Amino acid sequence: MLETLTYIESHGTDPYRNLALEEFLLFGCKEKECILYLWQNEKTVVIGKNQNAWKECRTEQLERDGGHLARRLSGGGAVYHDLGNLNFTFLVSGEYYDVKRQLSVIAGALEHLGLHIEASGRNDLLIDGKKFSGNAFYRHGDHCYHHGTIMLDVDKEKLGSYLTVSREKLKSKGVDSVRSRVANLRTYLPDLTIDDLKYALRQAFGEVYGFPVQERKLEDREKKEIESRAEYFRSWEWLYGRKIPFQHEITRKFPWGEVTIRFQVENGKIKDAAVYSDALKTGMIEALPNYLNGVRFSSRSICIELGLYWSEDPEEEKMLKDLIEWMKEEEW
Ligand SMILES: Nc1ncnc2c1ncn2[C@@H]1O[C@H](COP(=O)(O)OC(=O)CCCC[C@@H]2CCSS2)[C@@H](O)[C@H]1O
Repeated sequence: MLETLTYIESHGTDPYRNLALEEFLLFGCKEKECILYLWQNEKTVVIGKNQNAWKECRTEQLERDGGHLARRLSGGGAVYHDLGNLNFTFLVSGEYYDVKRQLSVIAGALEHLGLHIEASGRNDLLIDGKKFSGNAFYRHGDHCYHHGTIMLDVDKEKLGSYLTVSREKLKSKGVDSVRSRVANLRTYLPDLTIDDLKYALRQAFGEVYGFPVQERKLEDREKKEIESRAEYFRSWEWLYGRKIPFQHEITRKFPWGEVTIRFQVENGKIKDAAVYSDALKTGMIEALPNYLNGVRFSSRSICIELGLYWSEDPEEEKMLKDLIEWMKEEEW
């Protein structure tokens, strides 16, 4: 029998810290304890553990707008969070892990608020046939979690724009997201607030499991530990540098000829760049792969790298300038 029900909220909106807190709770969860953790992220795209960041998210645009890219431990697809979205996580040992029961907390809370929802065949929760919650799962030894989103009042335009990437020429291993029609709960209950939702979830948690819920607050010592883990979630290596090899091809016509570059990317860096061109001047084109190999796969990094080179030949110097301008227009 479970003995403890713990409720904890995050009071910050930094996605990396919130993911670190989630991991901290996972490993600290006792054998007969079930934790309900509620949290919100400011403007963030959260991709699954095995996803390709460039394929799933317009990372450049997101970062330019002051948003964040985050990668979680669980699998599945890419979702968008802002302060109109509430995340829940159930953390529990394998013995008491029960997705149906966990979902009945969400359904019960929303039922109390006057909303009827249903589970889809996949990992989504639907209202009126539209998705308002995406769920994902993680297990490490006997430590398990089940987490999901709840869209209350998410900016759907931004959601669509950050998650819509046209990369026909990006061939990648890794998991693809499954696009759905989404809905905000506020469409159905215009006065609903995040606080209402939190309250209802906490109540339903106690009701479904059948005993009182204890609220937990973090100690300063714990916050320090979480902060150091947050650095890992924030790191380039975790976000971009994971071993998901892929190939990306781009082409552009210039007055002096057409250029195609095929990048082979591994661990987030260009492992091999093949450059094809019908330009008459071939020197710089032939040298390009050497310039690019080993550089981080980011159009901005390539700009910086190309900016280091020059040519005595004015025509080649012009070609280099054009290539740099091209990279400035690319967004990856
Ligand atoms: N916030 C949010 N909530 C629900 N659905 C969303 C959201 N953002 C985008 N989407 C839709 O889901 C698909 C991707 O669906 P797909 O099924 O591919 O992925 C998921 O659902 C993953 C859920 C992860 C939940 C974690 C909980 C805490 S941290 S993130 C996307 O293309 C949109 O159509």
